[in-house]
Amino acid sequence: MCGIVGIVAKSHVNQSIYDALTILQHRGQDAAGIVTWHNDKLFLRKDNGLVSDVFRTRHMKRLVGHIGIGHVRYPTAGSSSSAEAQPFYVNSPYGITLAHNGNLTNAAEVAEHLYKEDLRHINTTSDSEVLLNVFAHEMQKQGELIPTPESIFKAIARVHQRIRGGYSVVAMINGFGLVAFRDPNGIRPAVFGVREREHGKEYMVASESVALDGLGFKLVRDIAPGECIVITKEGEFFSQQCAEDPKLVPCIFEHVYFARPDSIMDGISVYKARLKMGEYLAGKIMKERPDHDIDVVIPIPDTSRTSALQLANRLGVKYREGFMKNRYIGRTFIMPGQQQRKKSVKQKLNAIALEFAGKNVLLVDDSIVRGTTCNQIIEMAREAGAKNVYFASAAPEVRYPNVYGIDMPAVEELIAHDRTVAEIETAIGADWLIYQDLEDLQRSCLNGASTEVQEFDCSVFDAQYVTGDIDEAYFERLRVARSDASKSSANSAEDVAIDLHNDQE
Ligand SMILES: O=P(O)(O)OC[C@H]1O[C@H](OP(=O)(O)OP(=O)(O)O)[C@H](O)[C@@H]1O
Ligand SMILES: NC(=O)CC[C@H](N)C(=O)O
Ligand SMILES: [Mg+2]
Repeated sequence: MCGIVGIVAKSHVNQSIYDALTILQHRGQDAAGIVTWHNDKLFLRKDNGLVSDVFRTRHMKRLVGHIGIGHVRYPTAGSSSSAEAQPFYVNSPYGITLAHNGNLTNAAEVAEHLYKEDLRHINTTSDSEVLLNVFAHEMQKQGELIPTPESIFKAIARVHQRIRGGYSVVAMINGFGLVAFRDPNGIRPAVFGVREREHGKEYMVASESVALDGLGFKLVRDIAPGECIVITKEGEFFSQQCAEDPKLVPCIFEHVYFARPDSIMDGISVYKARLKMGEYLAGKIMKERPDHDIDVVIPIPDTSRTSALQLANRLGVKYREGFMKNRYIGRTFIMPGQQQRKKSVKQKLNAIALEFAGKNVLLVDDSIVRGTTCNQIIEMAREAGAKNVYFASAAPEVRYPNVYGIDMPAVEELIAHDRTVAEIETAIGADWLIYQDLEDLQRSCLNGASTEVQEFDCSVFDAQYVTGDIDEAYFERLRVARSDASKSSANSAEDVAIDLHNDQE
């Protein structure tokens, strides 16, 4: 679930893009990159690591220009090699760079077509490089020496026809300006905003509105599904619907886990949605366990805090921060390997024994995916002296792979796969376990929000894949390519992919 940003300003954008990427760091911890444009030249710096590690002062000084794009990466395709860090660059036509959040479901077929029909070579295993080359090829076909908004819209209409999956994209065309677009189902998020400056209006596109807030940009609106927006380097704004049959079906997992609570997505406040998740979950507990003996509600930091607090309020039970989080350890779920994820839970969270000793505790998490967190946390709660450990998940059972930009590729890795709730309860070692109902999760997000959303992509819960192209054969390919076991061998690809056009010093 990468983070993307693009800015067209009246002064140098390097620091603003850096700041925006640090705000979006929760969306990707593996790699980061920025490209800027100045005087007919592009300046790129990208590498593996957190934003604060990738950009040193010397890089920042070289990233000159009033327009640029940036990316933080959480790999969902290809390898974790630095050669697959984004933005990607292609020199023809014009010189285009691109940053992508999401995952293409037909990347393999499109890559083959690009090679055989369009005579384009893809050098990495990243689906984002495929996406960039489709865009570049379709721009080339417009045959204009200087691109225009019209030629870009036509090219994006072709991009929508050729690729499938989830994608929010920001691209920069050398000498022209910024282009941003969202997939025809609006699965992945993207917003834009403006900031008034002495010399005129400045524009920013980002994955989440929280990045706009942090930089003093005012949220204008979400990019619509299938829509493309173009901002020239002079600051002229154009937009057009480029998809044939657009429909808004955003990913519900953004509200469960990915997005920051202070973001507004498609008109929905993530914070309010999470509060509601806590309320609905409390309702279910009161219905199913009216005689519960919960002494204290304890969240599993960070993401579940908001819903756990409201759940405790509704139950009328004490809310306590029983786990302290080491603020220097990142999010464990988005780490690339199971070994690392497992090790990080204990490094990251520590129990305060007095909140557990002799008590019946209800632990609340936003979701249970592989079960890495809850398994260890329940053990820690028992070691800290809890009498009974109950567990509540603010999201329903995650039973199916995600194919649109969340790295949940192999069903065997999901703890709820092929298990009943009672079996999961035993597998994680809880005294009882309760999950949110899917209808209640959807209601939590829609409740009272002024939004055009009528349905969500809930595929990890219900196996309904909105792009209509997902079958058993696709799952099998995904499993072979992306399961934890295959990923460790794929990463040896680091040695073979050429890291093109990168300021590595
Ligand atoms: O069942 P699992 O495979 O462990 O995945 C689910 C857990 O991972 C996430 O936490 P994470 O540490 O990534 O981030 P957070 O600090 O934002 O909660 C999520 O909030 C759950 O706690
Ligand atoms: N999480 C994402 O959005 C990933 C983008 C892209 N598929 C990559 O792996 O780099
Ligand atoms: Mg968590």
